[in-house]
Amino acid sequence: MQGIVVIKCGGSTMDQLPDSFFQAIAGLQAQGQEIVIVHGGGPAINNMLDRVQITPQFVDGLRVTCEDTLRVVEMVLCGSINKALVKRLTQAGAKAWGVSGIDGQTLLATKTPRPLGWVGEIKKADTTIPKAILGQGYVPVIAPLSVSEDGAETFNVNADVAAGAIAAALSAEKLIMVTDVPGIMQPQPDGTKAVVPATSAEEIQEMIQTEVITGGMIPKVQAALDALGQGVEQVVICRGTAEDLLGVCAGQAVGTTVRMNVNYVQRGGK
Ligand SMILES: Nc1ncnc2c1ncn2[C@@H]1O[C@H](COP(=O)(O)OP(=O)(O)O)[C@@H](O)[C@H]1O
Ligand SMILES: CC(=O)N[C@@H](CCC(=O)OP(=O)(O)O)C(=O)O
Repeated sequence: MQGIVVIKCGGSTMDQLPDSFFQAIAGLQAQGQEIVIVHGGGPAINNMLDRVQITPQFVDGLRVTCEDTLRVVEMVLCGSINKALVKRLTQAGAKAWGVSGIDGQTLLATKTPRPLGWVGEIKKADTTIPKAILGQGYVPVIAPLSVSEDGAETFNVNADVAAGAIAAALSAEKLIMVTDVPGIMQPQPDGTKAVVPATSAEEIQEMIQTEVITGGMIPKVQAALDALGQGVEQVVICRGTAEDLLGVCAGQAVGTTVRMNVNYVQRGGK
């Protein structure tokens, strides 16, 4: 593989990520693969909000972010989670460098007009810092906080949206969205649920309308489609295991591959 691989680590699976997952990243890095990590941390934010007696509130998978919530989000994502990931990567033998979207205005945003409080809409992902970190031989580990153009305001951004914007700005070859489910799940006639191996924008719209896709999966699929629309070659939603990660990197059919349309065949026939 030649191009950059962006891995989005979801908060849903953060505590379950095995050492072998981080060792796989270290192995890829040792082979010269450029990797960028963007992380979430929704459940850890909820835990901390609970401790300070703020009730979490979400609209379409996005956190309604009052000023006190924003402080907690920044503390948990830039502080605890970002550093915990850097430490796990370091322990696994990778070189990792943690930053947030505020640093170097990597994620430049404006306040959303939606009634969500201090949530940002990304206007520009600046790749200067991620590229500089990659250039030094480190894995950039990016927390999804964003900043206003004048540098005065901080905004909360969904981590899937942040990962999609960064992958697009880096013209990444792959965006791998690691989560707590093996892909997009769909009910089957026998009442069980099965992973959808590949899906398109049209099918995704239908699955949102019929409430097959709900909650945190909504920003994930929307970010996946946005990234594809902006030139990212492949987006896969899969589990946080070494097996899935290495499988996707090797071009195997793992999890759900998101496509712009059903007839769209990605380069290399993947
Ligand atoms: N069709 C679907 N297939 C799989 N998961 C879905 C679907 N619709 C909603 N979800 C939910 O999306 C969750 C993953 O999103 P989220 O909790 O935001 O994870 P992360 O923290 O990894 O971004 C799953 O655990 C599941 O509860
Ligand atoms: C605006 C918004 O929703 N921000 C998210 C940022 C973290 C995130 O997205 O974490 P996951 O990847 O674990 O979902 C939040 O506050 O939870």
